[in-house]
Amino acid sequence: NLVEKKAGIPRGNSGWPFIGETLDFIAAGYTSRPVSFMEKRKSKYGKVFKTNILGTPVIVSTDPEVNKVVLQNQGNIFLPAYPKSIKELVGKSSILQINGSLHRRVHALLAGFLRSPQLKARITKDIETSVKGCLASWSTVYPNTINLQDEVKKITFPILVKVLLSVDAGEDLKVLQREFNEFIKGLICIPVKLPGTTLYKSLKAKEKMLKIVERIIAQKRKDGMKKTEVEKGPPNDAVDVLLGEEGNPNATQCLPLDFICHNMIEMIIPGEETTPTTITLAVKFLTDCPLALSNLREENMELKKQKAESDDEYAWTDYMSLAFTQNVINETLRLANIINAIWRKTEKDVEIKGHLIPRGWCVLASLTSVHMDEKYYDNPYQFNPWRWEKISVVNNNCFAPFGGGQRLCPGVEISRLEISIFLHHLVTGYSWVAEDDTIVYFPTVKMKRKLPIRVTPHNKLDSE
Ligand code: HEM
Repeated sequence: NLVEKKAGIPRGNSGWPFIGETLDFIAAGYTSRPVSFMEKRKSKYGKVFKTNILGTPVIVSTDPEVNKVVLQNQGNIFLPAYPKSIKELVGKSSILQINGSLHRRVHALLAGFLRSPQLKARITKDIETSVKGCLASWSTVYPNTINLQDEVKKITFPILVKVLLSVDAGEDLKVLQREFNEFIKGLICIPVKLPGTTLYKSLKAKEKMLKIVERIIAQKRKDGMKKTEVEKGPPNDAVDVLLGEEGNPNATQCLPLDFICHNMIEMIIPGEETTPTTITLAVKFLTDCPLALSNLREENMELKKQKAESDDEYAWTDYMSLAFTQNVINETLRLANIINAIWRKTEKDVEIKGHLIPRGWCVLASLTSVHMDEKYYDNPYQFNPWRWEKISVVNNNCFAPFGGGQRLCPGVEISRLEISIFLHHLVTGYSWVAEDDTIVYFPTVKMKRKLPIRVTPHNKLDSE
């Protein structure tokens, strides 16, 4: 095609009319190598190719340098592109959809808070209490199994809601959790909003959550107004951070209350499934790699012993400074590919590395293709935490489980801390036996049977 050659649109195949290559794309998603869709085309057309999936023309990039440019998004050329049902549910003012200077401001406020050492120091105790409580309760169902993928959410969901809204255990937490489970059912569904449809029920669940969130935020605002800046102290949660703009003389405009309420619910979406799935897959990979488990246990036992001898409490930095543990987490994130790709849409013609991405087309920056490319990772399908002894995670275009650039995940540190604390208490206090299970990749990564495991405390093993 002459026009495309001149314009430099990457080579590729647009497939059948209407459905394009969607069926191939989905079929690959159901296999144990979802990346085979990309691999097949990459070997035929090169690292960047065109296709047509899910009703839209798409440029797929499996090239880490191209991905980096897309994610950095200088000049706000690439806008987030979500399926219609997600757009409907999260709304236009969500951090997931806003752009430009408002996005930069909100992202910076939230990321700054979520990455702050003060928050990590404070939340460490809550995570520890929650992890220890859950592990103890799982071991009491012995000899029966628990479904790890579901049970871990009992740790991560309350922590997430605490970080966002300072909600503690109680009725509000229960209702938020229940309604959120209903809400997310509509994220991937047929986008019809009639009574009885999934999307309709999902929007109703969001309304119920909104009522609670509005009440909590109104109360916090009222309490805050009674206090001086000094009395207020540092922010306790994400709401405080966004409300804080009210008293900030440098802020050009306060963020509307409605905006804050909606965003608190919408922030639960990327935070809720991702961390528990990573924890579940870490346990799965460790079950299948006894040598890694034994190294991990040894490193964590050493820390536990030190803490017992000195009678000191754990600091968040203790957990995060265990080198092998961090390597296990890196390797889990690389191999699990919880977020397999990032979708964007261009508003004008853009050229990257000689490839033209025409206005109105989608770009799919495939993270999985890079994570599973043997050019960057030897034996990419093997769980090998030791490989990270020689690879740096800083400024590494070939490792982007949390995305990058303007929309780099603001939860990156908090989720790493949660995973580290969980692994520490699991391997130093318990042993487990996991039943056979397999990873499924479509539409999202999870364990087919939710990873049933039987957990036994070490002291019980000692006395047997
Ligand atoms: C292992 C756990 C997690 C993984 C793998 C992960 C991954 C990602 C990725 C790849 C993105 C970029 C999306 C894009 O560029 O469009 C992202 C964005 C985001 N994540 Fe996470 N995430 C995790 C945990 C969390 C947690 C715990 C929170 C909440 C505290 C969170 C909140 C967010 C938000 C709000 C965004 C949107 C940022 C923006 O568009 O500016 N994530 N995450």
